[in-house]
Amino acid sequence: MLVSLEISNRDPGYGWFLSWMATAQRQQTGLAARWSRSPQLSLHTTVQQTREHAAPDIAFSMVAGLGNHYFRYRGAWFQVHREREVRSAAASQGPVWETVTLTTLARDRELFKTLLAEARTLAVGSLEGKLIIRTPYGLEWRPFGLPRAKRPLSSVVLDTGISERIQADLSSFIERKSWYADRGIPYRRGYLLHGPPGSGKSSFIRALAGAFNYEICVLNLAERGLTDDRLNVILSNIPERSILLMEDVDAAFNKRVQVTADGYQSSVTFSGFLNALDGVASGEERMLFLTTNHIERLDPALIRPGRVDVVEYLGDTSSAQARRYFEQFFGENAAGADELEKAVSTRAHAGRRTSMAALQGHFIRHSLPRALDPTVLDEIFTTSARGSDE
Ligand SMILES: Nc1ncnc2c1ncn2[C@@H]1O[C@H](COP(=O)(O)OP(=O)(O)OP(=O)(O)O)[C@@H](O)[C@H]1O
Repeated sequence: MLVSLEISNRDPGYGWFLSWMATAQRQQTGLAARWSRSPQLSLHTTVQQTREHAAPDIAFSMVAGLGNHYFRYRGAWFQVHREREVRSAAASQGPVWETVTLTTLARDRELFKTLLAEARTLAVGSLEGKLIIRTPYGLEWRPFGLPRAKRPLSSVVLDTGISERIQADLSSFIERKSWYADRGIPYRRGYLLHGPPGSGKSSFIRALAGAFNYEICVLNLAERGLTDDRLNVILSNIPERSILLMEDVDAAFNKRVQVTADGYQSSVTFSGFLNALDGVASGEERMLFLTTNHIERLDPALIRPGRVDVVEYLGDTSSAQARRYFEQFFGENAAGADELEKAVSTRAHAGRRTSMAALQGHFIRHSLPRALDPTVLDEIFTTSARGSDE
């Protein structure tokens, strides 16, 4: 008696299994030696961004191509049948439909679980220390770009207490799943980070997701082809352990209509979006992060409690922040932290401000002691009122 297990390419197990076979082949195990003699091979290229701004690491491997392959695993024989089908619905939504079917003797069926667990461990291990960002593709969320190296949370320096407050809130939310379920409260939490450009809103959310081992699903409502109906489906398809992120949300909603720079008007309506946000089946976890430079432009309906529960302001660089960032950049023992703290504080009292992004650029351009030279430092401070385009 034979048993078969079908895995479609919609299931994460599909990629895990093919990579597992490829890895076994690279390691020249007995298993690989056998299956890699199959006549049908296909190329699988993995690209990983291990360091920001550095060239990605690229690896090629041969994975099982379409057709039949055979291998022996823990004493049992397996047949692998990989096939591709272009279904009309799937084709219009993007990816082709593929399946691999594993077949073995009924008495060895338990090995399916062992094998897939091994494949999963391998896949998860290879993403250790990486952050995955996804965007909608058809009706699902696909990785966007390469897995990126995680940014340490401590490298994003926020004003005193902000980072700790958000981390504590998120931890307590994650731990209280059954508390929400017992009370029939939808298991959702919304966070809004607002403040001037370059204050670290995006960087902080990415670092936070990495620290909590979450992925990020970035939603852009102005995306072509996005309709209320499609939005409903993709918001109910958010992968587990993901944060839903919408950046510059004021641009998306201030007129309750989405218009891109080139005049394209999205068909997502404001009420459609709110319905999609609220409609996610209760019991399912949903963490929403919104960012904006202009909280005053947001519709109160969007940021009412239940949709947005935590609001934090990330402002211009405070003297305490400048000091901590200086110590992080030049080392705790570098002379000049007091001087910089005082310089930022004096300028702030005179109505002059700078962003953390500008301070980062300043520290990159100038080493010590030049970075502390008052004239050079003055270059990153401004007194201008914030423009409407911020
Ligand atoms: N608080 C911070 N700590 C450390 N680096 C920061 C901080 N804020 C900004 N930066 C640096 O400045 C750059 C821009 O930051 P980021 O995109 O996170 O700002 P933002 O607030 O999201 O801006 P915007 O509102 O324009 O989207 C990044 O390279 C980041 O490393």
